[in-house]
Amino acid sequence: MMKFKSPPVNSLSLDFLTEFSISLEKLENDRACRGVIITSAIPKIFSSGLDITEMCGKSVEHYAEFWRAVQEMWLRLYGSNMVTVAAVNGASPAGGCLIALSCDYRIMAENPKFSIGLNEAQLGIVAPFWFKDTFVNVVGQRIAERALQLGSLYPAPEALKLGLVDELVPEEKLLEKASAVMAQWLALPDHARQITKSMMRKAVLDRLVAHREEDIKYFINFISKESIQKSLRMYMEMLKKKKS
Ligand SMILES: CCCCCCCCCCCC/C=C/CC(=O)SCCNC(=O)CCNC(=O)[C@H](O)C(C)(C)COP(=O)(O)OP(=O)(O)OC[C@H]1O[C@@H](n2cnc3c(N)ncnc32)[C@H](O)[C@@H]1OP(=O)(O)O
Repeated sequence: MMKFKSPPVNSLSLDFLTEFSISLEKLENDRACRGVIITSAIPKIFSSGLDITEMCGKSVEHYAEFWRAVQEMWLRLYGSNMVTVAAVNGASPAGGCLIALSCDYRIMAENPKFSIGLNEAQLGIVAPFWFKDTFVNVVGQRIAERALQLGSLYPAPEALKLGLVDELVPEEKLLEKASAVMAQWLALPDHARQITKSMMRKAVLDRLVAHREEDIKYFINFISKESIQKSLRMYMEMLKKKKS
């Protein structure tokens, strides 16, 4: 089990992403480990997505390093040979949703206050093609098209209806259920499951691997635009104001 614990909201900073990727690599190389449940140790929050402060007012070199770390995390998680189960125990916007989408199975606490989705458009930014591909592979083209354009965040019951998560359970049963699902998936021979998983995901993974440097350039070019920086600053201010 991997429990995110980066207060206050498990935002995916460069350090967080680096540590996450290293942990995944270690587990991947551990023959005794066949599966991982991903959840959060922070009440009400699974992950608030990419750390916006990493994308605001930093150098081009920093943006490149940060984006490479985001790519690395996704390549490791989406391409993992292990069984991956997301036990989503709180809000899961944008990059948080990407992590859940990259797992093999998603169980969410049935609290309608918890929402999940790729809300990038609401921030005035664009979900990269591999976020989009991962989303389409889970919910299909039509739902993804609408959800991505509107940057929709769905409360848990709606997320279930759309197939964005596979099931809802009472919060106190979340980990028990995740363990039961893990046991069910691990009952199959690894090699057959792994080859099948790779067959289903390979095209999407290969697309980023083939265009990784180009994707970093796109990111830097996009995020460095003054209009985008302004949108992000306004969004951060809005988050802070919401509190007071
Ligand atoms: C030609 C084609 C070109 C295409 C090119 C494309 C190139 C790529 C483009 C770029 C893509 C970038 C992709 C980004 C994906 C992301 O993940 S962006 C992040 C999106 N995240 C969010 O929108 C979530 C925002 N946060 C919230 O909604 C809430 O904080 C919460 C629901 C998670 C929790 O709410 P609550 O418990 O009420 O806590 P808060 O008081 O709101 O927050 C506490 C504290 O944390 C700060 N914070 C929250 N989220 C983030 C974050 N993501 N990053 C950094 N900081 C965050 C918040 O400001 C508070 O700070 P203070 O205590 O006020 O200091």
